[in-house]
Amino acid sequence: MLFTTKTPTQKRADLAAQLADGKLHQFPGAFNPLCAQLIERKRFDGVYISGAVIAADLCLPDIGIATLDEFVNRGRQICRVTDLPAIIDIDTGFGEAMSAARTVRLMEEAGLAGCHIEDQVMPKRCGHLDGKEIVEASVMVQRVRAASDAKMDSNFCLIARSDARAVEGLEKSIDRMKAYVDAGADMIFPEAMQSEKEFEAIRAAIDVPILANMTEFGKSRLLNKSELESLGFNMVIYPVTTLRLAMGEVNRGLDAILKDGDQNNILDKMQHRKDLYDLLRYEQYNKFDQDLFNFEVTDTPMS
Ligand SMILES: C[C@](O)(C(=O)O)[C@H](CC(=O)O)C(=O)O
Ligand SMILES: [Mg+2]
Repeated sequence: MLFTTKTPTQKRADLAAQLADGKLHQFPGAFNPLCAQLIERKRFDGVYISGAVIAADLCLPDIGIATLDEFVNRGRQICRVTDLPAIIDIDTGFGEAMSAARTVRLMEEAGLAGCHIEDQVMPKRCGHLDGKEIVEASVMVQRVRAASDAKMDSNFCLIARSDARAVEGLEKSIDRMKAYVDAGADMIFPEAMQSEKEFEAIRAAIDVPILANMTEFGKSRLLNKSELESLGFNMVIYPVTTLRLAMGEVNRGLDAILKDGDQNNILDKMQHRKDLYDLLRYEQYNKFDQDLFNFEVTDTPMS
């Protein structure tokens, strides 16, 4: 079938090259494989797979109750359809050190190019909400070391996320991030930074690539690509953006159907059938069966 053309090894090597080129790489969140395909068509650098979105998709809050299998499965489904490197959120690792190690193995097997693990306690919370609790730095160091040792591919990017800014302040959170790098983290994810100055301080203190989380309606101002690049960041994620966009439009569209009694006023808000088919590479499936794709765009409604 018309799946990815690159092996996970190639995708991880692509990610390693991106992280070494000194530029900022944009990884929008994909809420499903189809969305990942669109991200690739738009020529983004990579795909992000958000824990908050995996949970929300199952109609669950982001508090660590979606299962490891659900995460691995979503990761695998997305990696299967894109040549872009994909990185996935693994929350707190689905347990302590041993479980974190196993989670990394499973994500490598599923084709991911990297994952991020955080220093919150279980049950965790969204990093941009108040009242977070974190584990001792030594516990997180064990998680990171075990996760790093579990890597089969040295290009698999292990990202250590620290939620300590909100709990212990900037300085202590920087000490933690340094300890996580010493324990084997390949990249750092400073969660919920409150100003550009804080992003600057992190860049000055940390020698490995850094990720910026530009999630909407959170603690951080939404910085532009050029601002993040000049701050020296290597990757930016827009974790929940595509889901928020889609659900916003679904909400308005359902209201319109209730109000108008039909969809005629909302057709221009929809992805057209022809664009969906193009994204699915429908026509190319004709090489298996000449009668599969017989769709033509006409002005008259389809019967
Ligand atoms: C990045 C994040 O971990 C996610 O799961 O996408 C979330 C995003 C969000 O809830 O807006 C987080 O920042 O905790
Ligand atoms: Mg998350």
